[in-house]
Formats: sequence, C-alpha cells, structure tokens
Amino acid sequence: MKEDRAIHRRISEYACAEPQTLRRDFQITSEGYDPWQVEDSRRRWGANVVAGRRADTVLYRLRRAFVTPFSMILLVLAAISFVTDVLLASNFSRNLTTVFIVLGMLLISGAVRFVQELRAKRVADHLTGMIATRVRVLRAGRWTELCSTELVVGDRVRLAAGDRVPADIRLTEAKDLFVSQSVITGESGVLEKRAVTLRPGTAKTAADYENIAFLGSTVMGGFGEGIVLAVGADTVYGGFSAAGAERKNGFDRGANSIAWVLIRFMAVLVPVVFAACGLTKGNWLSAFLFALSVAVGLTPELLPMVVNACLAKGCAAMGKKQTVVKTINAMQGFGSMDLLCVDKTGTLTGDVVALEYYMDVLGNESGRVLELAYLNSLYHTGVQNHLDDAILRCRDMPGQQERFESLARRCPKLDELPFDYERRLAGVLVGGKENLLIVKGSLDEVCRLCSHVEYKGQRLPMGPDAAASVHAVADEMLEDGMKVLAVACKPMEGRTARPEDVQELTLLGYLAFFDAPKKTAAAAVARLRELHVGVRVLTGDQKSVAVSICRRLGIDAEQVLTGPELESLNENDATMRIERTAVFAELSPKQKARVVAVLRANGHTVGFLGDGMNDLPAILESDVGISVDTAAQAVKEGADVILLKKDLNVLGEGILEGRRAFCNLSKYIRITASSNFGNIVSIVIASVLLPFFPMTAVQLLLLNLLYDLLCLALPWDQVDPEACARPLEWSGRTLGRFMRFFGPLSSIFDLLTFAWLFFVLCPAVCGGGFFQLAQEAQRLRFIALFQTGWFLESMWTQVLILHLLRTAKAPFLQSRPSRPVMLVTGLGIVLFTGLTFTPLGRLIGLTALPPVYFAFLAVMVALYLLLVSLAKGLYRKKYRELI
Ligand SMILES: Nc1ncnc2c1ncn2[C@@H]1O[C@H](COP(=O)(O)OP(=O)(O)OP(=O)(O)O)[C@@H](O)[C@H]1O
Ligand SMILES: [Mg+2]
Repeated sequence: MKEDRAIHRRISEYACAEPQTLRRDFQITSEGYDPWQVEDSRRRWGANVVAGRRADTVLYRLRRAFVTPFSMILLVLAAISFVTDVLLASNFSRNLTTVFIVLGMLLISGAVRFVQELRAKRVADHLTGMIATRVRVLRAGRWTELCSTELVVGDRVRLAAGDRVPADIRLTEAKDLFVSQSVITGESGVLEKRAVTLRPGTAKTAADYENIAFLGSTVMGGFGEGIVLAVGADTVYGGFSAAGAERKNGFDRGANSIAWVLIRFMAVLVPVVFAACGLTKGNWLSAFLFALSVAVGLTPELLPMVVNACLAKGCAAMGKKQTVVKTINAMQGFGSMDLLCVDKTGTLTGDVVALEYYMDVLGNESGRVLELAYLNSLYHTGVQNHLDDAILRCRDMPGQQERFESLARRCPKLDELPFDYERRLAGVLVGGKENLLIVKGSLDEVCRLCSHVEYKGQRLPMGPDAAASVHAVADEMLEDGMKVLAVACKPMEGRTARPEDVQELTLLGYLAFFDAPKKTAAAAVARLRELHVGVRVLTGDQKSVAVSICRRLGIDAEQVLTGPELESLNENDATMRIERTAVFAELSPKQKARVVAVLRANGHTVGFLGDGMNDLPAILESDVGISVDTAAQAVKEGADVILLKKDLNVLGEGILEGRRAFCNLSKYIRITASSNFGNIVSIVIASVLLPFFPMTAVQLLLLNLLYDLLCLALPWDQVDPEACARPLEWSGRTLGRFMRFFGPLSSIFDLLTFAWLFFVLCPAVCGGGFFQLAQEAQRLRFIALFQTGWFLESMWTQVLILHLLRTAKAPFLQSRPSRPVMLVTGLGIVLFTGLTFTPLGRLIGLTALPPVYFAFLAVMVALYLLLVSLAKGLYRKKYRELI
C-alpha cells in the first residue's frame, strides 16, 4: 500500500475553486466535451492509461522481438564471420555462407518471437476487452458509457455505488457519496465526500480533500457527479495498479531462478570450452566463435516465447469455458495454486438469497419489522447486495405492492449512514410521524448497540433475560444455516444522522434469510480436494452459519477462527492457527486480506474467489484473485480472473488447464536444458580429445534452431493426467538436478559415436586414420564425415529425448504426444537427415553418409531409448517426480 503521495498542483488548486471557475478554465459547457475538445485535452493532459503499461507500438514489439541477448550473440557471430570469412579471406576462399546462415537464424527466431507475442497479446487484449471498466461520461450533450481509458481531463462523469473511481475527480454534486480509499491508502472505513469548495491551505493529506474522489478508490454508496482533474499517471495514486502488478511476481521469480540455473552452467562451461579448444587447436578466434555458439546452444532462448504460448493457449481454453483470464500470468497461478479461499454467499450458497422470516424479539412474525427493514433497504444507496435484494422482493408478494408504496410515501428518506463492513450495519433516517433512525445489521453488532427491546409495543430495558431470549431465538436459526440480521430503531430530533447516533437503540426483531448450499457446491469442493487444492472459507457472516453450511458441504469445520479471536492472538499463534484452520467467520475485509497474506507467507499459492466489496482487499492480496461477472466494477477490476458463470466447477477446469500449460512449459525447460547440457559435456570432452572441432559453429547453431522450432509445438502437446494431479511448483529448484541426471546420459552415446566415427567409419571411408592422411582434402573429408555423423546423431537423440522426457510413462505406447508434436518432430528428423544429402547441406559442411552409418545410428537410438527409460524409472523412484 502506498502512503500519501504528493498532490498534483492542479488538484490542490481546483479543490479550492468554485465549480464555475473549473468550467470556465476547462471550457466545459452543459453539453460536456465534444470530440475536438476531447482530442485537444488528451493532447494537452494525456490519456487515461496508468503508468507501467508501456506504449505497445509495433516498433516497440519489434524491438522486443529482435533485441535480445540471444540475437546480440548471433550478431556478434555474424560480424566475426564477416571479418574472418570475407574481409580477411583471400579472393578464392571468400565465403558468405556462415554470415547468411547466422543472419537467417536471427531473422527467423526474431520473426517467430514477434508473431508469437502478437498472438499472445491478441488473446490478452481480447480477454481484457471483454471486461473493460465502463464510466458514465457526458459527451456532446449525451450521457454515455465509455471505457475508462477514453476519459480526458475536463470530462464530466457520474459515480454510483460499486464503481471504481476512474480518475481524480473534483465533485460538483454529491448525495450521500461514501467512498472507500482502503485499496489505495490502506486506511479502512469509508469517507463521505461532498461537493464543497475547500478553503486554501486546509487540506494536508489526501483524506482531507473532501471534494476529490481519487483514482482507484471505490464508491461504497450514494451518487456523485464531477469533473475530471487528472488522468493516468498524473493522478495521485496513478502508479498504484502498476505497483500491484509488481507485487504478483511469483511468476517472474520462478522464471528468473530458472534462468539463473542455466546462466551458472553457462558461466562454468563456456570458458572451459573456449580454453580447451584454444589450447588444443591453437586457433583462438575459431575457439571464441565456437564457444559463443555453445553459449547460444545452452540458452533456451525461446523460453519467453514458449512461456507466452503455453499461457496464452491456457487462457484461450479458459475463455471457451466462460472464464476470462485478465492477465496471462494468472494462468500460471492457477497451475501452482494449492489453496483456494472462498467467501460463502453466492459461492458455496446460491446466488439468490430468500427472506424466510421476519419476526419480533421472541420469534413471532412481525409486519413492523419487515416494513422498517424494507425502508432501510429501499433507501440505502450502497452496492447492490443479496440481502437488500431479498428484502425488497417482499413488495412483489401478491397484494403487497400498494402497502409498500404507500409506506415509502409516508416515510421519506432524510439521511443515510451507509453499510460498512467494519461495523456490519446500515442505517437510514426516515421522516413521517416522527423521525426514525432505522438500523439493520449483524446480530451481534446491533445487539451490542441496543439498550432496550421492543415487544408487543412495549419498550423494555435490555436486561440479561432479554439478551438470553434473543440468543435463544437466533441460535436456532443460525444452526440451521440461516443468515440472521437484527433490526433496531431510535427516534431522532434532527434531519441528519451521524455515526455517533447509532447507540442506545431499541431492538425490534430479526430477519432470517435462507441461504442454502448450492447443489453443485459439494461436488465442486470434492473435486478441488481431488486436485489437491485445499478449500478455506473466509466469511464475514456468523460462525454458526458458516459451520452449518461447511458441514453440509463436507468442509472440515472442526476448527473455526473468528475475526475477534484472530485479533486477540499474537503474530506467531495467528500464523499457526490460520495454517490449521479451514473455516474463518466474522471477518472484516482487512482480516480477510490478513488471512490470505499469512497463508502466502507460509509458502502457499493462494487463490481467492469472492464477489463483494469486502472481498476486494483479499482479492488484491492473493496470488490469483477471482471474481464473477456480476460483482461490482471495482472488484472485477481488482481480480485477475473473472468467471462469467459463477460455478465452482469451472475453477476445477481452470486449475487443470493452468497445470497443463505449466506442464508443457516445464517440459520445454527441463528437456531443453538437460539435452543441451548433455551436448555441452560431449563438446567439452570432444574439444579436448579431437584434433579438430567436433562440429562447426554454424552446425551447432542450426541444430539448436531446429530443436527450438520443434519445441514450439510443445504448448500444443498432450499432458498426462497424472502429471497435473497436484499443484505444480514453478522454480528452478529441481532443474539443476534433472539436468545433471539426464544430460550426461546422451553424452555416453555421443562419446560412443565419436569413437566409432573417428576410429572406424571415417578411416574406412577416407582410407586411413586422421593422422595418417597426408592430403588436406582428405583430412577435410574426414572432418566433414565426422561432423555430419555427430550432427545427425545429436539431432536424433535430441528429438528422441523430447519424446522420452515429455511424459513419465513409456512414450508412444502409454502416452501419445499430440498430433502437432508428432508431425513437427517427424518432419524435423526427415528434413534434417535429408539435408545432409543436398548441396545446401554441403554449404554448411555436411556431407552424405554411407548406409552403414544409419545402421549404427539405429542401434544407438535403440540403446539410448532403453537406457533413458531405465533412468526415468530410477529418477522417479529416487525423487518421486519427473516433470
Ligand atoms: N445489506 C446489509 N445490511 C445490513 N447488514 C448487512 C448487509 N450486508 C451484510 N450485512 C452484515 O454484515 C455481515 C457480513 O456481511 P456478509 O455476510 O455479506 O459478508 P461476507 O464475508 O461477504 O459473507 P459471505 O461469505 O456470506 O458472502 C453479515 O453477516 C451481516 O450481518
Ligand atoms: Mg460476500
């Protein structure tokens, strides 16, 4: 959370100016801005986009695609090759092939990256477009709903309950406008905002600006109209959402730790290769080129691209299941989430809450209680909610419409104390025969503030007897899982009500709501358990209701922690209790966020599903904030994932989809890293032992590029159900181990191949061992044969290992790869094997190999398959995981 930031001069000045001055200075007519004025203002004061999101131009994306460490290394390679092969070479041996190939690779990888990112972005844009924030703006004489990014300084906008304030706004009109700034400043409680003109110098902190609604705060109740003073980064809390995005960096942390594992390997191995080649071959420039290519070979340069492709694919799949994933990274959160916190109403219980009983303090039906509750609900201007909706539905009962309409006429609204989740009650002041403050809210809170009870028209003091009978009546309903509210009142003198007035009330009776568990909820909870995702219930409702409902859904309600209990615990005890508890009741919004924060600090990846304004802080605090389409604007804005259909079952799907994306991703990283590692080990050994380079720099790069292209099909691969049965951890922790275990296996076969090529095949074809060959041409042929031999063996084993390590089971037989993966790998093998027979292959030093080589290759491949399969079993037994 941010502390108060400097207030923009424009805001501090105009907070103290009359609305007329504003209208004059910004040339605002009663029609609002016309299109020209909008353009003009946008040019002058900027657009309403929050800092942090870089302008996403084509140029910027091109730069991102082409300017990477990988392409920089390629460029250096191209430059060096240009100098050595063209500038310094004699006329006869000038050769541009290497330069072309390296540049071609640079172009291909850049273009693929560009296209992929474009696609991922299109998915992301499409998704965010579906749930853009709308604001009511006066433009060219009409109130229209626009996307909040269209807003400019000088626009006239309207605010209503549940809105997220879309810019910094000077209020010109306000009626019971209550705003919560908790999301931006951390201070809880709601503030009333008024359309007053401040005296200069009176306002010091943001909270003192009574007539300014700040970007990012949420409207809890009432109505307001105002003029936009600052947009985007100019706003006081402009950077807030960027800061929020930074916080959720679990994903980047994981990616970084993986990158670091690879960098460490590179830092050790590349200098070794350079030194070994330089010392043994004496050609330091070639050694440098070769070492650079090895570095390129070792970086999984497609990592960001494969990550994006995997996640974007997951998002698109979720989109089909009525779930909007707003940021691609949230997909990864789905995959690693091991705890899901949910609120109760509308999630575990049905969306429609029904008012079942309205009764006096002793439990007899009471029309008066209903009427007063009706007035309270009718006049409140807070965010629409299940309870008030249920109360208002009483007028739809047959023959009741007239009764409630005349009631409203007789008792007009005078003032309002909006509902707030800290105090858990709402009050309205109505006129009529006498001015009456009607309060309805949580049973405990309201009873605490009552000094009297009313029974059959008699007003009696609230003694221990009365309190006991109140509990007797209420407890029975609570245990049945009913939601109970208390209704109280107090006669008042004036026409305004202040929070201090809410005391010495007279308790009138209760309202009981039927809030039954959803039919699908029990199955969904069971499904989540199957997926090894723990469910925690975080509700503001009373303990007994929560327990009753959780029992019915099979959620362990043995241990329940309430908000007040939580407050009384010290830091350590709280941490322990929170970890062990599944049901939390009577929580304030802040406490919900605290529970989530503690769970995260305990090492869990936490999702939070909620729809109320009181869930917003927790949603922001969680790793994956989930909300529903019907939630208030501000809540939807804060969430990472929006369910278009509020159904817990969809979440199970989401989790699976996330894990699939995740599995494919870690497949890529692990397989690539370990097979590259194996190659490097072979190269180091070969460089030391061989009198020539085991492969040319270009061949090495080409092999790497081919392999990366093959891997681009991986996001579309099938995932074994067993692999995504549990939450998956995203970090480089086990990557090093995996690399060290599987990498050297391929080296064994590489070395066997080396030996066979060097001592058997090449001498047989060239007519003698390397050192016996006197002619340069013969030696070159020897080298070409050797290099081709290794090039092919290396490619075959790399492709094979992709199939072997993509699943914990037996490849092809028990787990089939998806068709794209089959197609691409098959095609790659055929094309590259074919390449060695073509003139194009000759350009990069490849040559046709005799049939006996392929027989040897077949044997190697079969042995390799066998050994890796055995190793897989061993690894699984030892570490209990594979992918
Ligand atoms: N509109 C309202 N008017 C009066 N009191 C209310 C209203 N809404 C909620 N309350 C009180 O505040 C308490 C907390 O609200 P609520 O139950 O909605 O919290 P929650 O955490 O969203 O719970 P849930 O998990 O059921 O959604 C309620 O138990 C009730 O006593
Ligand atoms: Mg709720």
